[in-house]
Amino acid sequence: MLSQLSSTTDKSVFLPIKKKVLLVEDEVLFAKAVVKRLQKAGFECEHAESLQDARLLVKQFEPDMALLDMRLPDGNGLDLLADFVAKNINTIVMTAFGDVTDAVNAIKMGAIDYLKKPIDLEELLLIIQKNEKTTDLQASLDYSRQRDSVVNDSVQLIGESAAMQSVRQQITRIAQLSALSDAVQPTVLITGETGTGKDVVARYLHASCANHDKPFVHVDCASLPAELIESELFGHEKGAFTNAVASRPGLIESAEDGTLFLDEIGELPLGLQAKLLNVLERRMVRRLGSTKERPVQARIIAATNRDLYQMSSEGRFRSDLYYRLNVITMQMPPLRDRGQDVLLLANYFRQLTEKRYALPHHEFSTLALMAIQKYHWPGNVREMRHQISRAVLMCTQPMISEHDLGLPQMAAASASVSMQGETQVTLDDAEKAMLLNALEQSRHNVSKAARLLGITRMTMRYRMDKHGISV
Ligand SMILES: Nc1ncnc2c1ncn2[C@@H]1O[C@H](COP(=O)(O)OP(=O)(O)OP(=O)(O)O)[C@@H](O)[C@H]1O
Repeated sequence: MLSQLSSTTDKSVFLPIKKKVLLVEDEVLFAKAVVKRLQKAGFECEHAESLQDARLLVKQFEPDMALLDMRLPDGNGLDLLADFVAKNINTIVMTAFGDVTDAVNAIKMGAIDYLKKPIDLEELLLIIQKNEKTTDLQASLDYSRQRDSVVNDSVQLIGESAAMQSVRQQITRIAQLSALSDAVQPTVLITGETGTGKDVVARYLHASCANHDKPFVHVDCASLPAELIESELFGHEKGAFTNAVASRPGLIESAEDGTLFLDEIGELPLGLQAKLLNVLERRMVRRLGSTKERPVQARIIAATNRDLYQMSSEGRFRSDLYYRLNVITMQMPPLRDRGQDVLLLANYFRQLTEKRYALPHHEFSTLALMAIQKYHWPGNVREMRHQISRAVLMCTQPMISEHDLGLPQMAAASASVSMQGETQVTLDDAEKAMLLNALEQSRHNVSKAARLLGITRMTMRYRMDKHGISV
């Protein structure tokens, strides 16, 4: 059975785009050298000799960054700075040697850095590249906020095994609670091996709850760089640190009264664990550099593939945070322990790939189905998704064989069966066993059993007749 709910699964890719730098400098020879060096390093660069030229160029060129000289023929560079900051152009000012006042004023107004003349071209390039990295990361974080907070796709939670039914029941109960009361929702901890579907369950839970139209903010604690994680989570006020040119809410605040999903929580540095615990206990958050506290209304879901209990006994995870997170726990079982769910999932991913690439319908051969059931799936559902998609894309026949699947141990097993010359007997027995098994699972409903095996009802009937099975 498919369970489908509205949420976000889109995973677009960021392509590197040439950054545009506007240089505002009246010393023409120096400007030429800077432009040449930046272009060589892969930037798009334009040069303006005066404030007036710069104002015109900003509109046409739309730079990401600016290098701004302070002393220009028609005025002071500071006159342009406010304009640049308002347009989100990251600006580095260039001041005359010893002119500290200009530099201080520029930083107060929102310049991200300053350089004293005479300027070394390589130092200039280093500063620009450092800034470029921060901007890219910021853009990707902004994108991630936007992506996660827009509910535009569907989450499917496939599986009928007892374990998956229990997960679904827990989700239904939490959703009921969320509809009953406005009180703070209990924290949910989702554990399980990598690829078992923790992210899917978090999104499914959000989509099931009364606040499903509110933001879903996904924070990957493992991929946020250490130097940014605190300000990303808690937000900051303007001037809280060197690059804090404007006030910014953190991810906790961005979740509003939706869901904050703290993925890979086991990777959160110990210092931040204490701060997060404080947020969970007091349900208040304070931006860096601020004295004001803001209430946290979001439901908090955390996920990990680590053993947090073990980590806390070794002092690598705060035990108080562990107990605080562990109010409701959902344990995602490994795929190899989910019985017939492997067949449901394999058919789901087959159909998904066929649909996505407008391919004709395929079926799995009996040996392929056996291979899917027998394989250990160390990478769990994620591995299955990739293997099945690859097999569907590469298979030019309507029948996907066990070889098309390319599962390591099955290739060896099927080869050994052929070597023994007993293929027919083994296959017949196996096929009959699978048919009986599927019929039992579906309480003798032929259509359901056919769906479980990923074959049509007609093929199911044909095979049942062949084996003399009747219901
Ligand atoms: N029950 C399921 N139904 C449908 N698709 C699933 C299911 N479980 C997992 N998937 C798919 O498998 C892939 C991996 O799932 P997901 O990212 O949720 O795993 P995870 O446990 O969060 O992994 P990790 O620990 O590496 O973050 C995704 O493409 C997801 O869509």
